[in-house]
Amino acid sequence: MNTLRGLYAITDSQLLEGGKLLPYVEAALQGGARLLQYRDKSTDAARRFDEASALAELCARHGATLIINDDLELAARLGVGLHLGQGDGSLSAARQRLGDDPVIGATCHAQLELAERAVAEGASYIAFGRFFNSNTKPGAPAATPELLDQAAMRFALPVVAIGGVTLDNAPGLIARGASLVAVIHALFGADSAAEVERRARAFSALFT
Ligand SMILES: Cc1ncc(COP(=O)(O)OP(=O)(O)O)c(N)n1
Ligand SMILES: Cc1nc(C(=O)O)sc1CCOP(=O)(O)O
Ligand SMILES: [Mg+2]
Repeated sequence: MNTLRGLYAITDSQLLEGGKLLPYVEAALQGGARLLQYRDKSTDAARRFDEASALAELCARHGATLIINDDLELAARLGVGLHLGQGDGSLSAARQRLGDDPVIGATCHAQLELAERAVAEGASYIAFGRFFNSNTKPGAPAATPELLDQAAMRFALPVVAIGGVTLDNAPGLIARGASLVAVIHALFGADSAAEVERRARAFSALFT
Protein backbone atom coordinates (compact mmCIF):
# COMPACT_ATOMS: atom_id res chain seq x y z
CA MET A 1 0.00 0.00 0.00
CA ASN A 2 0.97 3.59 -0.61
CA THR A 3 2.70 4.88 2.52
CA LEU A 4 0.82 7.71 4.20
CA ARG A 5 3.53 10.34 4.11
CA GLY A 6 4.02 13.42 1.96
CA LEU A 7 1.80 15.91 0.18
CA TYR A 8 -1.97 15.42 0.48
CA ALA A 9 -3.65 17.47 -2.26
CA ILE A 10 -7.32 18.40 -1.86
CA THR A 11 -9.46 19.64 -4.74
CA ASP A 12 -11.61 22.74 -4.58
CA SER A 13 -14.51 23.31 -6.97
CA GLN A 14 -14.05 27.08 -7.18
CA LEU A 15 -10.28 27.09 -7.68
CA LEU A 16 -10.50 24.28 -10.24
CA GLU A 17 -13.55 25.40 -12.24
CA GLY A 18 -13.34 26.06 -15.98
CA GLY A 19 -11.63 22.82 -16.99
CA LYS A 20 -8.75 22.98 -14.51
CA LEU A 21 -9.68 19.94 -12.39
CA LEU A 22 -7.90 17.23 -14.35
CA PRO A 23 -4.83 19.16 -15.61
CA TYR A 24 -4.15 20.74 -12.21
CA VAL A 25 -4.62 17.44 -10.37
CA GLU A 26 -2.36 15.67 -12.86
CA ALA A 27 0.26 18.36 -12.24
CA ALA A 28 -0.01 17.84 -8.46
CA LEU A 29 0.43 14.08 -8.92
CA GLN A 30 3.33 14.65 -11.30
CA GLY A 31 4.87 16.78 -8.59
CA GLY A 32 4.64 13.93 -6.10
CA ALA A 33 1.32 14.25 -4.23
CA ARG A 34 0.73 10.90 -2.50
CA LEU A 35 -2.91 11.36 -1.53
CA LEU A 36 -5.62 13.20 -3.41
CA GLN A 37 -8.96 14.14 -1.87
CA TYR A 38 -11.94 14.87 -4.10
CA ARG A 39 -13.79 17.58 -2.14
CA ASP A 40 -16.88 18.77 -3.93
CA LYS A 41 -19.87 20.00 -1.97
CA SER A 42 -22.33 20.03 -4.90
CA THR A 43 -25.31 17.70 -5.20
CA ASP A 44 -24.80 16.84 -8.86
CA ALA A 45 -24.29 13.09 -8.37
CA ALA A 46 -23.66 12.29 -12.04
CA ARG A 47 -20.95 14.95 -12.42
CA ARG A 48 -19.40 13.94 -9.09
CA PHE A 49 -19.24 10.30 -10.24
CA ASP A 50 -17.67 11.24 -13.57
CA GLU A 51 -15.10 13.54 -11.98
CA ALA A 52 -14.21 11.08 -9.23
CA SER A 53 -13.85 8.27 -11.79
CA ALA A 54 -11.45 10.38 -13.85
CA LEU A 55 -9.47 11.22 -10.71
CA ALA A 56 -9.33 7.52 -9.76
CA GLU A 57 -7.72 6.79 -13.13
CA LEU A 58 -5.18 9.59 -12.71
CA CYS A 59 -4.30 8.43 -9.19
CA ALA A 60 -3.88 4.83 -10.35
CA ARG A 61 -1.54 5.99 -13.13
CA HIS A 62 0.60 7.94 -10.65
CA GLY A 63 0.52 5.42 -7.79
CA ALA A 64 -1.38 7.83 -5.54
CA THR A 65 -4.37 7.16 -3.30
CA LEU A 66 -7.77 8.72 -3.98
CA ILE A 67 -9.93 9.76 -1.03
CA ILE A 68 -13.55 10.94 -1.39
CA ASN A 69 -14.68 13.64 1.01
CA ASP A 70 -17.94 13.10 2.92
CA ASP A 71 -19.56 10.57 0.54
CA LEU A 72 -19.40 6.93 1.62
CA GLU A 73 -21.60 5.74 -1.24
CA LEU A 74 -19.33 7.28 -3.88
CA ALA A 75 -16.23 5.85 -2.19
CA ALA A 76 -17.87 2.41 -2.05
CA ARG A 77 -18.90 2.60 -5.72
CA LEU A 78 -15.35 3.36 -6.80
CA GLY A 79 -13.61 1.18 -4.20
CA VAL A 80 -11.46 4.06 -2.97
CA GLY A 81 -10.76 5.88 0.31
CA LEU A 82 -12.97 8.22 2.34
CA HIS A 83 -12.55 11.24 4.61
CA LEU A 84 -15.18 11.86 7.28
CA GLY A 85 -15.67 14.91 9.46
CA GLN A 86 -17.44 14.89 12.80
CA GLY A 87 -20.86 15.37 11.19
CA ASP A 88 -20.37 13.05 8.23
CA GLY A 89 -21.57 9.71 9.58
CA SER A 90 -20.18 6.77 11.48
CA LEU A 91 -16.56 5.90 10.87
CA SER A 92 -16.99 2.32 12.09
CA ALA A 93 -19.96 1.83 9.74
CA ALA A 94 -17.82 3.20 6.88
CA ARG A 95 -14.98 0.83 7.77
CA GLN A 96 -17.40 -2.07 7.81
CA ARG A 97 -18.81 -1.07 4.43
CA LEU A 98 -15.48 -0.37 2.68
CA GLY A 99 -13.49 -3.22 4.20
CA ASP A 100 -9.99 -3.25 5.66
CA ASP A 101 -8.00 -1.90 2.72
CA PRO A 102 -9.27 1.56 1.75
CA VAL A 103 -7.77 4.55 3.53
CA ILE A 104 -10.30 6.23 5.84
CA GLY A 105 -9.41 9.56 7.44
CA ALA A 106 -11.08 11.44 10.26
CA THR A 107 -11.26 15.13 11.12
CA CYS A 108 -10.21 15.58 14.76
CA HIS A 109 -10.03 19.43 14.90
CA ALA A 110 -7.81 20.21 17.92
CA GLN A 111 -9.07 17.39 20.13
CA LEU A 112 -6.99 14.35 21.01
CA GLU A 113 -10.14 12.66 22.37
CA LEU A 114 -11.68 12.73 18.88
CA ALA A 115 -8.52 11.07 17.56
CA GLU A 116 -8.75 8.43 20.29
CA ARG A 117 -12.26 7.56 19.10
CA ALA A 118 -11.29 7.63 15.40
CA VAL A 119 -8.44 5.19 16.06
CA ALA A 120 -10.80 2.84 17.90
CA GLU A 121 -13.30 3.00 15.02
CA GLY A 122 -10.77 2.01 12.38
CA ALA A 123 -9.31 5.23 10.96
CA SER A 124 -6.19 5.01 8.77
CA TYR A 125 -5.10 8.57 9.60
CA ILE A 126 -6.15 11.35 11.95
CA ALA A 127 -6.36 14.96 10.73
CA PHE A 128 -5.87 18.03 12.94
CA GLY A 129 -6.36 21.68 12.09
CA ARG A 130 -6.73 24.36 11.17
CA PHE A 131 -3.19 25.43 12.02
CA PHE A 132 -3.12 28.77 10.17
CA ASN A 133 -5.54 31.21 8.55
CA SER A 134 -7.31 29.34 5.79
CA ASN A 135 -8.54 30.92 2.56
CA THR A 136 -10.71 27.90 1.91
CA LYS A 137 -12.28 27.38 5.33
CA PRO A 138 -11.67 30.47 7.47
CA GLY A 139 -14.19 29.39 10.12
CA ALA A 140 -12.69 25.98 10.89
CA PRO A 141 -11.77 25.56 14.57
CA ALA A 142 -8.17 26.60 15.30
CA ALA A 143 -5.36 24.31 16.46
CA THR A 144 -1.82 25.10 17.57
CA PRO A 145 1.25 23.33 16.18
CA GLU A 146 2.11 22.04 19.70
CA LEU A 147 -0.87 19.70 19.37
CA LEU A 148 1.12 17.77 16.76
CA ASP A 149 3.84 16.90 19.30
CA GLN A 150 1.23 15.35 21.56
CA ALA A 151 -0.57 13.55 18.73
CA ALA A 152 2.65 12.12 17.28
CA MET A 153 3.66 10.84 20.73
CA ARG A 154 0.27 9.37 21.58
CA PHE A 155 -0.86 7.72 18.33
CA ALA A 156 0.80 5.22 16.02
CA LEU A 157 -1.35 6.34 13.06
CA PRO A 158 -0.20 8.91 10.49
CA VAL A 159 -1.08 12.47 11.49
CA VAL A 160 -2.35 14.95 8.88
CA ALA A 161 -1.99 18.72 9.34
CA ILE A 162 -4.50 20.93 7.52
CA GLY A 163 -5.58 24.56 7.32
CA GLY A 164 -3.60 27.41 5.80
CA VAL A 165 -0.59 25.20 5.11
CA THR A 166 1.97 26.86 2.82
CA LEU A 167 5.50 26.12 1.65
CA ASP A 168 6.74 28.50 4.36
CA ASN A 169 4.93 27.02 7.35
CA ALA A 170 4.85 23.31 6.35
CA PRO A 171 8.41 22.53 7.57
CA GLY A 172 7.42 23.43 11.14
CA LEU A 173 4.43 21.08 11.02
CA ILE A 174 6.51 18.23 9.61
CA ALA A 175 9.18 18.79 12.25
CA ARG A 176 6.48 18.39 14.91
CA GLY A 177 5.38 15.04 13.53
CA ALA A 178 2.90 15.64 10.70
CA SER A 179 3.20 12.70 8.27
CA LEU A 180 1.09 14.46 5.66
CA VAL A 181 0.32 18.10 4.95
CA ALA A 182 -3.11 18.63 3.38
CA VAL A 183 -3.21 21.64 1.09
CA ILE A 184 -5.77 23.38 -1.07
CA HIS A 185 -5.10 27.06 -1.72
CA ALA A 186 -1.31 27.09 -1.53
CA LEU A 187 -1.25 24.29 -4.09
CA PHE A 188 -4.18 24.86 -6.46
CA GLY A 189 -4.49 28.65 -6.21
CA ALA A 190 -2.07 28.94 -9.09
CA ASP A 191 -2.13 30.50 -12.57
CA SER A 192 -0.99 27.40 -14.45
CA ALA A 193 -0.61 23.65 -14.19
CA ALA A 194 3.15 24.13 -14.43
CA GLU A 195 3.05 26.27 -11.29
CA VAL A 196 0.97 23.61 -9.48
CA GLU A 197 3.59 21.00 -10.38
CA ARG A 198 6.41 23.26 -9.14
CA ARG A 199 4.61 23.80 -5.82
CA ALA A 200 3.83 20.09 -5.44
CA ARG A 201 7.50 19.22 -6.02
CA ALA A 202 8.52 21.77 -3.40
CA PHE A 203 6.03 20.39 -0.83
CA SER A 204 7.10 16.82 -1.61
CA ALA A 205 10.78 17.69 -1.20
CA LEU A 206 10.08 18.69 2.42
CA PHE A 207 9.56 15.00 3.21
CA THR A 208 12.83 13.67 1.78
C1 LIG B 1 -7.49 15.81 5.46
C2 LIG B 1 -8.71 16.54 5.85
N1 LIG B 1 -8.82 17.03 7.09
C3 LIG B 1 -9.93 17.69 7.47
C4 LIG B 1 -10.96 17.86 6.59
C5 LIG B 1 -12.22 18.58 7.00
O1 LIG B 1 -13.32 17.67 7.05
P1 LIG B 1 -14.74 18.22 7.58
O2 LIG B 1 -14.55 18.72 8.95
O3 LIG B 1 -15.73 17.15 7.37
O4 LIG B 1 -15.05 19.43 6.62
P2 LIG B 1 -15.31 19.40 5.03
O5 LIG B 1 -14.00 19.21 4.34
O6 LIG B 1 -16.24 18.28 4.71
O7 LIG B 1 -15.88 20.74 4.74
C6 LIG B 1 -10.81 17.35 5.30
N2 LIG B 1 -11.76 17.48 4.36
N3 LIG B 1 -9.69 16.68 4.95
C1 LIG C 1 -11.18 21.50 4.36
C2 LIG C 1 -10.51 22.04 5.55
N1 LIG C 1 -10.66 21.46 6.80
C3 LIG C 1 -9.99 22.14 7.74
C4 LIG C 1 -9.98 21.76 9.15
O1 LIG C 1 -9.34 22.46 9.96
O2 LIG C 1 -10.59 20.74 9.46
S1 LIG C 1 -9.15 23.47 7.13
C5 LIG C 1 -9.68 23.15 5.56
C6 LIG C 1 -9.31 23.97 4.37
C7 LIG C 1 -7.89 23.71 3.90
O3 LIG C 1 -7.66 24.52 2.80
P1 LIG C 1 -6.44 25.55 2.71
O4 LIG C 1 -5.21 24.72 2.49
O5 LIG C 1 -6.78 26.40 1.52
O6 LIG C 1 -6.41 26.32 3.97
MG1 LIG D 1 -16.90 16.66 5.81
